[in-house]
Amino acid sequence: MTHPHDPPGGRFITFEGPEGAGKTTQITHLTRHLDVAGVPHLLTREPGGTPLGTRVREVVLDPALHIDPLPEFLLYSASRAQLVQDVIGPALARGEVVVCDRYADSSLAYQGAGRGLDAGLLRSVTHAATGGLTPALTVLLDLDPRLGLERAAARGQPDRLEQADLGFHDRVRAGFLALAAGEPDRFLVLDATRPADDLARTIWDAVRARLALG
Ligand SMILES: Nc1ncnc2c1ncn2[C@@H]1O[C@H](COP(=O)(O)OP(=O)(O)OP(=O)(O)O)[C@@H](O)[C@H]1O
Ligand SMILES: Cc1cn([C@H]2C[C@H](O)[C@@H](COP(=O)(O)O)O2)c(=O)[nH]c1=O
Repeated sequence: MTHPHDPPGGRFITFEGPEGAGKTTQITHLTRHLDVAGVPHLLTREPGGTPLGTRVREVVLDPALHIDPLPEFLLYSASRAQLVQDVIGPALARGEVVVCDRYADSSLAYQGAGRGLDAGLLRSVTHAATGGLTPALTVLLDLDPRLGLERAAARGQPDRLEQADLGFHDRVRAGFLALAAGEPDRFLVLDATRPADDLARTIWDAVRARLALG
């Protein structure tokens, strides 16, 4: 049940982490818990979740393309703006829990810490794209990128981001951890080498507590 004074992002949950950290696996567990508990929810992802986002995803992950850091960030931001406007905002307004696989923290970690774009620029464009919508809870699955990239490689050919060098992926991981250290109330940082079922229980406990789901 939502309250008229709940903040707009009060039921907004995001999952973040380096490549192959287990976001998809944990989101599947969480949505199953929400189903069983009868909590109305919407699952979406970035980039993606809208016709524009799906096209942006094809472009940004295409290993055949060279994309400079600024246009890369603007592409992710375009997908994000459309997703907030058309999907996330309306679902939150209906009182649903929204679970999103990656959101603005990925831009701060990948395009900021990873590519070296200015954090002030990233934050101001992100604010324009999202109207300042911030998650109530961000689950950060933390993992050494060497292990994450190995996990991802087992799935098939690496995409454009997965092909970047290890130095880039180490900076991304450090960027996520720095964001979490700066906002300890929003972030739940978990060791992604823990067994998947064990992580799923911890996440469900946190979601119930944070969203007062009972
Ligand atoms: N806790 C875990 N322990 C060991 N392996 C795991 C764990 N969680 C997920 N995996 C495996 O790691 C691989 C990547 O998992 P998953 O697709 O859930 O990650 P992801 O964060 O969504 O990846 P990406 O961001 O690269 O799409 C899969 O093969 C999955 O089975
Ligand atoms: C939202 C967002 C994502 N990225 C990167 C992170 C991943 O390498 C891909 C998305 O693929 P996944 O299978 O969904 O993890 O895009 C980014 O660099 N910046 C962003 O804002």
